Amino acid sequence: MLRRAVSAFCYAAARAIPALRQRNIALPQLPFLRASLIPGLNSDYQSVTLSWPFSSFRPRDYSLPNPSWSPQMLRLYNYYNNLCEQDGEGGKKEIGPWIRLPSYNRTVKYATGGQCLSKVLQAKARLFTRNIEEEGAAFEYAMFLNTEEKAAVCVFQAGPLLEGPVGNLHGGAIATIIDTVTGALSIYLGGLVVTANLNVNYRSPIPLGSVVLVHAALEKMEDRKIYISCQVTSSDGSKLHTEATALFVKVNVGHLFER
Ligand SMILES: CCCCCCCCCCCCCCCC(=O)SCCNC(=O)CCNC(=O)[C@H](O)C(C)(C)COP(=O)(O)OP(=O)(O)OC[C@H]1O[C@@H](n2cnc3c(N)ncnc32)[C@H](O)[C@@H]1OP(=O)(O)O
Repeated sequence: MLRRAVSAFCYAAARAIPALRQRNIALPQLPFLRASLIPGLNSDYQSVTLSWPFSSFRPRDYSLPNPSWSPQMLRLYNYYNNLCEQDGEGGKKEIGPWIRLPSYNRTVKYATGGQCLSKVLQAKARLFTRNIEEEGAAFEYAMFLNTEEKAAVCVFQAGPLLEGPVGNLHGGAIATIIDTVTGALSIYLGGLVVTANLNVNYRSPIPLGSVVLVHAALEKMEDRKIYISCQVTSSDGSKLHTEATALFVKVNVGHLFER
C-alpha cells in the first residue's frame, strides 16, 4: 500500500509541478527532487530545486549561516556561495556550474513535499546529520556541487558533540560526513542510490571546532554503480585528514520499503 501511495504522490507531483512552474507561482524551495526520481518529469527539471506548492510553511534550511559559524566557516561558505552566481550579460546574475544544496532535517517531508507521506512514514524520523537543533553542537555544514566537473565540496565545522579521541572528531562522524557528501553527489548524478561500500583511511586527527573541506568527485559510473572518491583536508588544503572511496548503487523506491 505504501508503495502505491509513493507512486501516486510521484505521479501527482510529475503532473502538478510543471504546471505550477509555468504559472510562475512563487513557492518555498524544496531540495533535490530530481527528474530521475519522478517518472514523467521533463529532463528540463533535472537539478532544479522545486517547491512545495500547497503550504506557506518554510522548513529550516540548515545549510545557511548561523551565529555558531566561525569566521573561517563563514569565509569558506561565502567563497563557494559566490561561485554559485556568475555575472552574465549586462551584469545580470546567472546560474553557473556551482549549486549550493539546501539541507533539511526531514528527507521525506521537505525533500519531496510529502506532508502527507511524512505522517505515514515514521513521523519522528530525522536526517542523522541534522537531528541536533542546537546550533554549532554537532554537524555544521554546507554542500556545493560542481555540475560540470561532477564534484562536490562541503564546508564542515565539527561541533563538540562529535568527540571521539579527546579533543578530536569521532571516526564515525568523519565517515558520516563523507557518506553524506559522496551520497549527495551520487544522488545528483544517479537519482535514488544507497551506499554499498565505504572505505575510509584516517590520516590525521581533526580537532573539534575546526573547519575542514570535504572534496568528493565522480570516478566512474557503470550501470547502476557510481564510484566516488573523497578527501577531507584542512581548510587551506595543505593537510590531508582523511581519504575515502565510496560505491553507491542505484535502487528504485520499492527497494527502500522491502522488509
Ligand atoms: C540535487 C541532489 C541533491 C541531493 C541532496 C541530498 C541531501 C541528503 C544527503 C544525504 C545523503 C546520505 C547518503 C546516505 C546513504 C546511505 O547511508 S544508504 C544506507 C546504507 N546503505 C544501505 O543500507 C544499503 C544496503 N544494501 C543494499 O540495499 C543492497 O545490498 C544494494 C547495495 C542495493 C545492492 O543490492 P542489489 O540491488 O540486489 O544489487 P546487486 O546486484 O547485489 O549489486 C549491484 C552491483 O553492485 C555491486 N555491489 C553491491 N554491493 C557491493 C559492495 N558492498 N561492494 C562492491 N560491489 C558491490 C554488485 O557486485 C553488482 O555489480 P555488477 O554485478 O552489476 O557489476
